[in-house]
Amino acid sequence: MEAARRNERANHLVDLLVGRPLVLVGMMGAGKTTVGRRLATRMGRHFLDSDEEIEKAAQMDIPDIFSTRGEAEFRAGETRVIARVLKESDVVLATGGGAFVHPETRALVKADAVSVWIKADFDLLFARVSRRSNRPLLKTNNPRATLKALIEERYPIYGEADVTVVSRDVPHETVAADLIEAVISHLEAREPGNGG
Ligand SMILES: Nc1ncnc2c1ncn2[C@@H]1O[C@H](COP(=O)(O)OP(=O)(O)O)[C@@H](O)[C@H]1O
Ligand SMILES: O=C(O)C1=C[C@@H](OP(=O)(O)O)[C@@H](O)[C@H](O)C1
Ligand SMILES: [Mg+2]
Repeated sequence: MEAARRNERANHLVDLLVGRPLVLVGMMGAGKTTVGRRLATRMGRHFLDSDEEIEKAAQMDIPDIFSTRGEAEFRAGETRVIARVLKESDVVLATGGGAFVHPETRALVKADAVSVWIKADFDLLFARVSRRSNRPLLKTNNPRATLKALIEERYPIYGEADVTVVSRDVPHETVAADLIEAVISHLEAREPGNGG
């Protein structure tokens, strides 16, 4: 898609959102952080990543938070950070993979934002998360089995997001463009008076 048309579509999406946050959910490695940043630039919105916000608040990286404070405390921090970010309009928020699975956090997102599941299959996710060792939940004897189990548990919950976009093995730009079109279609179908 040429640049002018791309900007026009991104601006149309911004209009349809009328200030509501756009929130990305899905498994680790799906591309929430990478695609979210790009999307925010295209939309002229502020980009926030819940993991980054938690790291700033705790002054520790994610593996250290998990090892010194435990997952329960991490999840509580995640809910707090996301509640705060959702008060802002005009943001794109990339969540950590477990955020939307947490019922309280999911309820906040469902109430205040338009949510998008970036869906990717096992092979794609495993290839991506294997490149880095910054995901404490996969530090098990059998990370493949752990990732499989997490997918089984979480896919049905991610399916509660407003929109689903499949991340294929294509450049971030293409995923961002697919996402913009999918959210536009969703909003135009639900709110046809809004310029659709
Ligand atoms: N569309 C894509 N094509 C190629 N690599 C990607 C794509 N999306 C994400 N990645 C890579 O996969 C890894 C995980 O992406 P990230 O954005 O951190 O995912 P998440 O935030 O969902 O865990 C990163 O190294 C990123 O560069
Ligand atoms: O899936 C999860 O429970 C987690 C995903 C990570 O974020 P990404 O999805 O951005 O990798 C991070 O929040 C933490 O390691 C826990
Ligand atoms: Mg991320």
